[in-house]
Amino acid sequence: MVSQKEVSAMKGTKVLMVGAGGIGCELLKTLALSGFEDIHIIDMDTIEVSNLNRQFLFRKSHVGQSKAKVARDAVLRFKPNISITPYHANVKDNTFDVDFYKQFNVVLNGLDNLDARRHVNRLCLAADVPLIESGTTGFLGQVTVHVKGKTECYECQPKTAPKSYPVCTITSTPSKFVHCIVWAKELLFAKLYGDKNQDNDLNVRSGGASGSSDHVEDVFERKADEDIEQYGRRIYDHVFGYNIEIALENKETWKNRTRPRPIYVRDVLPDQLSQPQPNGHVDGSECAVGDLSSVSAMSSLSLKNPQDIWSLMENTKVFLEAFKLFFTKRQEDIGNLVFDKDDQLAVEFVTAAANIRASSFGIPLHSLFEAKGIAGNIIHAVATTNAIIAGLIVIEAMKVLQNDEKNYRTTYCLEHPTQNMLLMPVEPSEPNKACYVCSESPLLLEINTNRTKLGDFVEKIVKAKLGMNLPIIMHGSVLLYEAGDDLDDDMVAIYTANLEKVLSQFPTPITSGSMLTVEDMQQEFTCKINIKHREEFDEEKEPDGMVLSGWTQAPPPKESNPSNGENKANTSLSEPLNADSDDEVEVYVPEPVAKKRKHSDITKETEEEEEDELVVLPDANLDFKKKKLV
Ligand SMILES: Nc1ncnc2c1ncn2[C@@H]1O[C@H](COP(=O)(O)OP(=O)(O)OP(=O)(O)O)[C@@H](O)[C@H]1O
Ligand SMILES: [Zn+2]
Repeated sequence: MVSQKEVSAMKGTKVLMVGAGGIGCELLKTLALSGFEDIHIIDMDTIEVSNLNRQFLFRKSHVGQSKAKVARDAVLRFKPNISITPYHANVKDNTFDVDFYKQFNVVLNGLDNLDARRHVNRLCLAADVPLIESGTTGFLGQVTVHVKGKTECYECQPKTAPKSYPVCTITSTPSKFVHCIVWAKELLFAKLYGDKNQDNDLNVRSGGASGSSDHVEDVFERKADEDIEQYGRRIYDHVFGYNIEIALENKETWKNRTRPRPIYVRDVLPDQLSQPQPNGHVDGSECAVGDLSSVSAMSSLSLKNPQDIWSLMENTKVFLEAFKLFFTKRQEDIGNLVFDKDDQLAVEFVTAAANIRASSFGIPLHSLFEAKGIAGNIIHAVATTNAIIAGLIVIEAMKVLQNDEKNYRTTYCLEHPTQNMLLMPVEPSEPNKACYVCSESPLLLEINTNRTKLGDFVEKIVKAKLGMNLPIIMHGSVLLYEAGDDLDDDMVAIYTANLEKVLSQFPTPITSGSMLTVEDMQQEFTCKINIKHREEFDEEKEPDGMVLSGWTQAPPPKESNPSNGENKANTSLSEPLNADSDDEVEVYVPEPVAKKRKHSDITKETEEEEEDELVVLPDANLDFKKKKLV
């Protein structure tokens, strides 16, 4: 029951919702039915078929239309007298500046990525508007309240790094199917269809070119006299045959491991089968432009069930057919492709390549459905969790609107009841005094100032780590760099030249003890970075060649104090989720915040392997964190 006080809190209130996906659809419906009358929604996406199973405001006929607009229309049909303003746009667009945020009483996030969440967090801090964050993954979910100066901000706790694997496991010694998937999508797929100039750990030398010649032939390049079929078979033989033979030469590696088996096309496909057998779509003539599902090796080969585990022969056929289709029907994409789990042909190729590699290494093969899940870091979504989380967001929004500070709660939705509770409310933490975002605490950057260019600092730290869009970089009162569309040509030339300069070679050198000020005008966010020169970095563990720190964890939060009055002080989650929902029956868990709570009786499943750094499952900022309650 909504009390009179709550009704008046909602009247005249202006709410901004960001994200109209799995959580967003539920949230918009709940807001409207709870009595909110002025709701603005930002979502940059259009509706996909895969959204329909849980984003219940959308129907098949809406596929391709703006999520924000269709969600608005759907809700207005059952709640016609309220105002819903949709924006089909990226929340990072310049139009959504601090003044835009200032018109709202509260902002509610139903997003699926760290980047957008950080951006909204900063704008809410700058505009001094409360933010309610949310996330779900399968049965797990959480809602957190961020009120400037009162509770921690979204960035008060460092986020854990995405799951990564050592390069050598991926390139040479896979032992699990996921290693084969990472190899297939990060190395092989990226090499064949992505940016040719990227660093790649695939062996690109062919047998003939491995001599002393300075010129290294890249076997992944198509030869002038080669047709697509020959090209595909040559790549197959190179990566599954020749490269494995080369790897086997290193006897040390295989002393305590099962030796992989080189696989060549001729061993798998009898001659008459080595040509694909077209069927239906193979000439691509009826493919709709831009429809990623219309070009499919599976349909060419009459493979229907994505749950089937293909034989080595079938995987080989899918590999060669998908390869051919990319080069005949998707030429315009080649050179720019990044693996996308919604790209049918990409999933088929990666599944087949991972399975052939798995076969070589004696690892069990998987179906396309399973491979897609692993490649896309997919955890199946539970629509009910989204509904519960949306309800909790509205409950917290009402408290925030009434300034009911002492009752703000971070609430976790659990997978198994603990002490008979599936919803676990705990008091929010206070702002972290070491937070570089809300407390403006300086960061420390260890960097080789005699080797690193300003441009590397901008890309790897300012943009990638600090999530700034339009940075300005100052050293004392000297302006070193500024991004923006409104700069005159002279300034652009100076800044471009500066990006190429090594830090210690600026007229006022940047070296140990220097402090840089980095500012993002759009986010109205400034941060200070103390520089410490360091000569060497571990290439495997510190691949950026720089280490950013000084952003430490906050002291343990207050004892948990569930709002239902029971004493649950000894029950809490060790790590909240900061989940991303995603796709079909899918939800992502990204970047959980590391947070320690007293008396934790939650055991976290230990990762099976201690693995240090490298090839990152990138789709990510996503991190599978399974939690088990005992
Ligand atoms: N920068 C952004 N600006 C605006 N909307 C965003 C931004 N980033 C993410 N979103 C929106 O947040 C929503 C998150 O919803 P959800 O997690 O259910 O994913 P989804 O995109 O609907 O599913 P899938 O990724 O599987 O297609 C999406 O609708 C997405 O468009
Ligand atoms: Zn903070």
